[in-house]
Amino acid sequence: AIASSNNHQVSIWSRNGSQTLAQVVENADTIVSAISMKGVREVATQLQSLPIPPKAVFVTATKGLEPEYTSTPSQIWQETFPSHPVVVLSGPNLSKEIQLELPAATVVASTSKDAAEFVQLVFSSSRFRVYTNSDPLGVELGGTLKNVIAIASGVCDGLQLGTNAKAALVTRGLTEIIRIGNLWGAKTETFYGLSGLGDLLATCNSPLSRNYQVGYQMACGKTLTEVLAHLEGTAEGVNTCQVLMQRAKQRNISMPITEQVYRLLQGEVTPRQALDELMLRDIKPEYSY
Ligand SMILES: NC(=O)C1=CN([C@@H]2O[C@H](COP(=O)(O)OP(=O)(O)OC[C@H]3O[C@@H](n4cnc5c(N)ncnc54)[C@H](OP(=O)(O)O)[C@@H]3O)[C@@H](O)[C@H]2O)C=CC1
Ligand SMILES: O=C(CO)COP(=O)(O)O
Repeated sequence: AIASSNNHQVSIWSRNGSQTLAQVVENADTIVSAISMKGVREVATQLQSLPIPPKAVFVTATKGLEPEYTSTPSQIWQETFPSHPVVVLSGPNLSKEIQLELPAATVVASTSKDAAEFVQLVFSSSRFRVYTNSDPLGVELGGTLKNVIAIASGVCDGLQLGTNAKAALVTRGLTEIIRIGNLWGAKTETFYGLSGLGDLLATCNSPLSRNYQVGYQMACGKTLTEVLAHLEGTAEGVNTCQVLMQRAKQRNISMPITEQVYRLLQGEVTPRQALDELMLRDIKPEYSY
């Protein structure tokens, strides 16, 4: 809607829609992917066989990680289209609020400054403030990894643990995100920006977040299967948590909150047991990264 009101001609494709993928990308200068993680590689591969305008910029809004290779969505797009610029769009952007035209800000990040500035113009409006950034990996990981902490925050609220507990959880969650994000190659300061801390705050504090809902409802006694059966849309954090644990183990990185979310999702611990495990860890200095 924002791109349309900025006088861009917008065509939308979905696998159940009437237009073909070839039709919508035929003359596109910008190709935006907002599909859930499980469909990214499949759609990128489908697009690879189509004639894409040589100057088209790819924009990815997906917040997830590929299970097998731990690739991020932008890495998949860049690998599939090496000669095209790829821009990551991510921030505290709960879609229901954007639809209501409530004010929001986001980040468009790319190694190509021109591409990021171009996409900034496409999506800027008086209700949607768009910042550019040159660390696409950091922006993408901020949006993706916070989903795991949002599940934990939902648990925290579902168990009615209070504001102090929530503040501790979100802050220590950010420490975990920075610890693994740095090792991945992302910059620390990116995680303190809108796409990191900003999105973490939005998602960890809103019942509109699907990831938060997963944790909240599990803390209220539902099983993961029961929650997912009634959830509108995708809670990417469920898959991301598994991929993240795998990567943290391979690299020997301590991610205690992520580990407890993982064990909870696997049915190995109850929300209360996960809390006890976190509180009874060895005491230590605040900074150890
Ligand atoms: N960048 C940002 O600021 C934000 C990003 N997100 C992220 O955007 C992504 C989508 O979120 P959301 O729209 O809420 O999720 P939904 O689950 O509601 O929608 C997912 C969409 O992806 C499509 N899709 C999935 N697999 C395939 C496939 N194999 N081929 C074609 N299409 C496919 C679905 O199509 P169909 O309808 O046919 O099933 C559906 O339209 C998530 O990764 C989410 O984390 C969310 C909010 C903000
Ligand atoms: O990423 C989001 C808001 O920025 C959306 O969060 P959920 O995917 O948890 O609904």
